[in-house]
Amino acid sequence: MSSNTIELEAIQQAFETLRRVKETFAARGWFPATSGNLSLRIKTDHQDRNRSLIAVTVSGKDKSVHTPTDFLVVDLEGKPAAASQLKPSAETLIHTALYQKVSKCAAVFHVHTVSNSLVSELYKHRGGVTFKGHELIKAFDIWEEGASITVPIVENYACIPTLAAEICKVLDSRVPGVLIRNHGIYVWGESEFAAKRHLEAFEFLFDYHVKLLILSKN
Ligand SMILES: CSCCC(=O)C(=O)COP(=O)(O)O
Ligand SMILES: [Zn+2]
Repeated sequence: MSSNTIELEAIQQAFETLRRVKETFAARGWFPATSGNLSLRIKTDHQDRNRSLIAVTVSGKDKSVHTPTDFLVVDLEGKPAAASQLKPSAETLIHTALYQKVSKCAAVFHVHTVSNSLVSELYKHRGGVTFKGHELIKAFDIWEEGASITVPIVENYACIPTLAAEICKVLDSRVPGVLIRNHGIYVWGESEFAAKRHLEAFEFLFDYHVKLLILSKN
C-alpha cells in the first residue's frame, strides 16, 4: 500500500471518529448555536510530530447536523493541508497550540455549556476552580484519596492567538482542561476516548457544583 493510501485511510478514520463524537455531544446539547469545535491528530506513517496533520471541524456549522463537509485537514500552523473552500474552526490555533504544547496530545474537544460558563464566571477572579474529594477525579488518572484538582480559567480574549497563548501559560500536566471565561472549555487527551472521558468528568463536576450552590441557597 502506498503512503498516500495509508494517509487517506487515516484521514477517513479520523473524520469518522470525529463524526461519532460530534453526534454524541450534539445529542447532549453541547454545541448550542453552532458553538464548539473538535479535532484529532491524524495517525500517519511518519513519526515526526512537527509534520503532524490534524482533522478539525469546519467553522460555523450546525454541529447537530451531519454533512459531507463537516471536517477538513490542517497542518500544525492551522493551514488547510490541501486547497479547500472549507474554513477550519475560527479557534483552530487553540487546537494546534495544544498539540504542540501538551505531550502525547491526540484529541482536543471544545464545548460551550451553561455549567462550564457559570463556573468560569464565578471563579475567574481566583484564576481557577478547585474540586476536592470527588470520585470522578479518578477520570483524570489521579487516584490519591481526597485528591483535588484546580481547573485554570483564562479571560475570553477575542484575539485567538492571544487566547491560545494565555491557555498555554496556565497548562497543568495533571489537569487536561482549561476554562475560558463565559465562553467554554478546552479539553484534551492521549486519545479520543481519553479526551471524551475528561470532558465528561469536567462537565459532571461543573453541573454538580452549580446544582450544589443552588440547593444550598434554599
Ligand atoms: C456562536 S459560536 C462562536 C465561536 C465559538 O466560540 C465556537 O466555539 C465555534 O467556532 P467555530 O469557528 O469552530 O465554529
Ligand atoms: Zn468556542
